Amino acid sequence: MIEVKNVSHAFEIGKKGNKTIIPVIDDVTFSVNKGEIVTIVGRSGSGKSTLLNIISGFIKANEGEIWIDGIKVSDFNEAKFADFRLGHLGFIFQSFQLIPSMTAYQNVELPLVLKGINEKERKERTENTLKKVGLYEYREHYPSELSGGQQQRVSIARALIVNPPLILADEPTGSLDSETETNLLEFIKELNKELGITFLIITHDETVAKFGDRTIEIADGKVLEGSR
Ligand SMILES: Nc1ncnc2c1ncn2[C@@H]1O[C@H](COP(=O)(O)OP(=O)(O)OP(=O)(O)O)[C@@H](O)[C@H]1O
Repeated sequence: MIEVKNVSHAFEIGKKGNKTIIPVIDDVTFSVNKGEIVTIVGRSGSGKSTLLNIISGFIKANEGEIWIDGIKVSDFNEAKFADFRLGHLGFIFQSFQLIPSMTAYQNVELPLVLKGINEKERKERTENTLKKVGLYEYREHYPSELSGGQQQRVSIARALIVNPPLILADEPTGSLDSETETNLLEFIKELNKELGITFLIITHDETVAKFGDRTIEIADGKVLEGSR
């Protein structure tokens, strides 16, 4: 499902004449199979978010290749990657990243609006997806009128609505209490089993790391031997 091949990346900071190069990802190679739940762990600053941003095309790596679902995406330009994301990738973030001025319904519907899908189909799919995450009754609520766990479910619904084969998550339970975290992890497992969605999840949390099928450990931008 995902193949990361010899990916390296360094950020350049500072102005002309006084530039500093910060190497962040160093020759990383690993793969994630279809239907797996894989977690990425590592200390703060080890390069986890950068790696996820490279896989999802928000950062173009200096070196290496990324393949998703048999497609070499590392050659895509920005527009092509944006289009690819709308059809193939769902995202879940620690801070939910919902639009505060939109209701739960509108937040979930948004990817379909961006894809140019007609209103009748949008309504049917948005309502079904809200039902799937158990939030149909809350569809007219704004994010500020929902609990953390409910907001995370809205963000999962927004990720699910394009039927992505792969969901990428950056600390998805980081803002949730332990009971809500357990419920969310069970829900992720259900989606994985029932819909066959592959998950790649960054986490600091041992419970989340243990819940995955496999863990990839990153230290100083490298994958630790034996964790592939
Ligand atoms: N846009 C950027 N420009 C310059 N340096 C950056 C940029 N983004 C990240 N870095 C640096 O890259 C390193 C890795 O950051 P990254 O966010 O990938 O780590 P992380 O493992 O996800 O950390 P955390 O667990 O704290 O979120 C850090 O030293 C960070 O300062």
